[in-house]
Amino acid sequence: MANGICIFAENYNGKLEPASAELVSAARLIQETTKEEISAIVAAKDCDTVVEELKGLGVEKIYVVKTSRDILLQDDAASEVIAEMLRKIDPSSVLIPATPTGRSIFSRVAMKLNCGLTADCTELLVGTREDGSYYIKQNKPSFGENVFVTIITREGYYPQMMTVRPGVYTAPEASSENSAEVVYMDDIAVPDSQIEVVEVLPTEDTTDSILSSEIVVVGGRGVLEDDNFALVKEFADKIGAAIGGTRPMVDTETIPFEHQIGQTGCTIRPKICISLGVSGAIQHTEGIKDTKLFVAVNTDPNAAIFKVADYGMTADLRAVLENYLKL
Ligand SMILES: Cc1cc2nc3c(=O)[nH]c(=O)nc-3n(C[C@H](O)[C@H](O)[C@H](O)COP(=O)(O)OP(=O)(O)OC[C@H]3O[C@@H](n4cnc5c(N)ncnc54)[C@H](O)[C@@H]3O)c2cc1C
Repeated sequence: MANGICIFAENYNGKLEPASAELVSAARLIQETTKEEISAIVAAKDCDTVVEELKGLGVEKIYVVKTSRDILLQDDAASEVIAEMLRKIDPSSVLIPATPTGRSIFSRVAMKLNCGLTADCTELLVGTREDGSYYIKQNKPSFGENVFVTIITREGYYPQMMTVRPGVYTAPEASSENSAEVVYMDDIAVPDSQIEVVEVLPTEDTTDSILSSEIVVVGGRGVLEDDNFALVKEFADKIGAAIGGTRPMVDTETIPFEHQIGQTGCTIRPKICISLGVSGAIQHTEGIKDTKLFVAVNTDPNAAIFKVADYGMTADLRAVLENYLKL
C-alpha cells in the first residue's frame, strides 16, 4: 500500500534548490493530517551537502542514488532512475518543484509509472474519503489563469504527483538537531543518455530577484497612465527594490508574467512592499499577505488595498514619486 510523502530534491553543483526546500513545509502541512513519513529523493553526483541540507530541514528519510555524472539535465536518464526509485519507495504522494527541470523530468516519470501529474499547484490540501483514506486536493490556476481549480488524482493511481509553484511555501528553518535515515539505493543503474550537456550558462531570469528582494515596489493599473511606469522604475532603482505588478501590468506587457503577484502569479514575502495604483482585489492581495511592512498609495480613499496596508496614502502616485525623487 502506497504510503509516505516524498519530495524531489532538485540540486545543482552539490546544492539543494530553494524550491525543493520549500516543499518540506508543504509536506509538513499534509503530514499534520495524514501522519505519513516525509522522505526525499536525491539523484546526484555530489550528494553529500544535499543530504545534509535535507536533514537540517527535517526530512525524515533520504533515498540517494549516487551517480557518476550529473543527470538532472538528462531527462531520459534522470526519469529512468527516479521512476525506479519511486517504484521501490512506493510513496502515496510526490511533491516536485514546478521548475523547468521538475516539469520536464516528471512528465516522463508519470508516463513510466502510469500515474497522473498535476502541474503548477499553488495550494495543497488534504481530503478524506468515506473509508477514512486521504487524498491530496491539488489546487491550481487554470484556463489561462482565469479560474482556480481543484484536481484530484483518480483513486488507486499512485503516487499522486504534483509540481508546486516556487515561492508559495516558505522553507522551514534548518536545525543541526534534526536527523534522518539515509538509504543508498546502490542497486539502481544509471542508464546512458541521448542528451549531451555541452555548456551550462547563467540565465538573465529576474524572477529570483522578486522572490528574494527585501523591498518590492508593486505597480497596478494606476501606473499605466502617462509615463508613470518610468517614474516607478526610477523610484525602485533609487531604493534598491525589485518591481512586481498586478495582472493589468502583465496583460499590457509592462512587466513579464513571472513578476505578476497574486493567486495566479507569485507569492512574495519582502520586508517592505510599496503598492502604487493598485485597487486591492483579493486575487492580488493573496500574494502579498505575508509582507512585513505594507505601504499603499491610491487616489481612491475607499480602495480595498487600504484594508490590508499598514500605512495608506490617499494621493496621486505621480505626485508622491516626484516629490520623493527630489529628495
Ligand atoms: C481567477 C482570477 C485570478 C486572478 N489572479 C490575479 C493575480 O494573480 N494577480 C493580480 O494582480 N490580479 C489577478 N486577478 C485580477 C484581479 O481580480 C484584479 O482585476 C486586478 O488585480 C486589478 O489590478 P489593479 O489593481 O492594477 O487594477 P484596478 O483594479 O483597475 O485598480 C487600479 C487602481 O489604481 C488607482 N489609481 C489610478 N490612478 C492612480 C494614480 N494616479 N495614483 C494612485 N492611484 C491611482 C485606482 O484608484 C484603482 O484603485 C485575477 C482574477 C481572477 C478572476
